[in-house]
Amino acid sequence: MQKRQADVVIIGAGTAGMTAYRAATRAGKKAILVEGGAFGTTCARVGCMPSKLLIAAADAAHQAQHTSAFGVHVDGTVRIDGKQVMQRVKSERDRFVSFVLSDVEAFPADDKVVGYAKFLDDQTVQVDEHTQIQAQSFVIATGSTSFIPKALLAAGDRLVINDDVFEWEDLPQRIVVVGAGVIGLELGQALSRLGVKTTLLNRSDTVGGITDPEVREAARAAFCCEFALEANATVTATELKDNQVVVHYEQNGQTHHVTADFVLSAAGRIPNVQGLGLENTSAELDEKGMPLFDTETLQIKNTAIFIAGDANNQHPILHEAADDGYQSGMNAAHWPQAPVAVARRAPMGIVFTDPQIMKVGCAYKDLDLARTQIGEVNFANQGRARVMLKNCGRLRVYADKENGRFLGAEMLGPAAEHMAHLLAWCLQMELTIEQMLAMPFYHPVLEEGLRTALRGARVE
Ligand SMILES: Cc1cc2nc3c(=O)[nH]c(=O)nc-3n(C[C@H](O)[C@H](O)[C@H](O)COP(=O)(O)OP(=O)(O)OC[C@H]3O[C@@H](n4cnc5c(N)ncnc54)[C@H](O)[C@@H]3O)c2cc1C
Ligand SMILES: NC(=O)c1ccc[n+]([C@@H]2O[C@H](COP(=O)([O-])OP(=O)(O)OC[C@H]3O[C@@H](n4cnc5c(N)ncnc54)[C@H](O)[C@@H]3O)[C@@H](O)[C@H]2O)c1
Repeated sequence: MQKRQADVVIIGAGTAGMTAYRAATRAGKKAILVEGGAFGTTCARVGCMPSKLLIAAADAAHQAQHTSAFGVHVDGTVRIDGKQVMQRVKSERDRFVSFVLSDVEAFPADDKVVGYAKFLDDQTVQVDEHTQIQAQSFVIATGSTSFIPKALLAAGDRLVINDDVFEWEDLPQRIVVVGAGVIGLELGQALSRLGVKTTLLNRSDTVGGITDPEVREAARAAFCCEFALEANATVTATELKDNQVVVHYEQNGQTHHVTADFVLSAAGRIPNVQGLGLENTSAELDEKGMPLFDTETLQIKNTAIFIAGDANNQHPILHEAADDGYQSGMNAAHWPQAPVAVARRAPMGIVFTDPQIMKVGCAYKDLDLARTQIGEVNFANQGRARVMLKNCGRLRVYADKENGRFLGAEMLGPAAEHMAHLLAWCLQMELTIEQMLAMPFYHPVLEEGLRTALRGARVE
């Protein structure tokens, strides 16, 4: 067993871990980065980037098939070559991974240890069976893993998660996606647009994490006409039959089944904290084995251990993982100085469906409706949206009735990723609806729709 010493040990070389490593070393500390799986990050290998590559192919197919309303006719059929689609997804994905790998390559060899880390006590981790490292402080940045409902386990090798999709050589003919959250909707719609017969089952009536009932209805209406989107559908069992999977589910008291090549579990993700030996430290664990931590500084209570990125399950998206990683690395480097809170940006989330979904600031479900003024726009008749035949969706903007401050928004509609940025920037600047309306709006643009919604949220 090799015995080593460091100031800071970082467990997990994803986005949060690599950012923590850079912060700690820039602070002049000896840091060791431990990685159990493949270097390259979830984002680049099996997350943000390959999913957006698949979506880009799906959008190309969809656009090619929907030109006739403009009087533009594609004579002949639009042919989707599944092998070529997957080949581009994988080769571009590999390119993104290679950039991360060159960053990792540039870290000194002495700072990297390969293997799974486990705490022996508050000051020591053991990596596999080969290395023990003692340090002053630690950052857990171990990411998350797909949650798989028990009823899916009987599907055997017909059960897949997002990681598997991005390894496919070709597209399947039929798929059942379990979960209409962010991953299920993004991948489900993309596969459907690429010609895969798709059934999406969700145990509740939520869609893409939207909490505003009017926006949710708009989303349901938009997606239901493209693929089977079954709400309140509880998967009860799966079975293998003739090399296919049969998924049994219950919906409104009725039993149903659907047969497909694969069932994709997109039912949420769970933080990777099991197997870390946290029970050997002074950390207090909840019933799921999750350590209790300060949600602002990310310090695990009673310890010199910080928990960043998807591993802490607070804001499981990329830029938040990077922010968590930076502050955890700094806090670990400056231990035992009092840790500093992560500087949080205005909250936002984007789902890369078509139409896109976005949420900024306070979600509808968390509003005090008695003191909220709501403004909205329906994109069905919005000028520029109609011009482009993207006239589908709803934006709802929330303002504080007492002081006119912008509180948040939820939207399904065209260019939601850009609206989300505009609105998140306004939120972070603590603008009122009046100050937002004093900004320029060009003509004819989708942002005129935003102006309509803002006018409705104006407090008289
Ligand atoms: C399909 C998909 C699409 C996504 N799309 C988006 C998107 O469009 N936009 C967005 O903002 N976010 C997106 N996300 C979320 C985003 O990818 C994550 O929030 C982010 O990658 C989390 O980074 P992380 O550093 O916390 O974890 P990771 O990058 O997962 O890093 C964790 C690392 O820890 C290692 N590890 C685990 N346990 C141990 C151990 N005991 N010892 C040593 N190493 C260990 C793992 O091997 C891994 O390399 C997506 C996620 C998925 C799955
Ligand atoms: N565009 C992005 O930013 C992006 C893209 C993909 C993933 N992500 C991140 O990854 C995280 C995980 O995504 P996700 O889609 O797996 O989780 P999620 O929490 O967004 O959605 C899970 C969905 O599965 C449903 N569900 C849970 N158990 C079920 C069951 N047994 N049967 C049927 N439905 C069930 C839930 O009701 C929910 O709708 C997201 O929270 C997000 O932070 C972000």
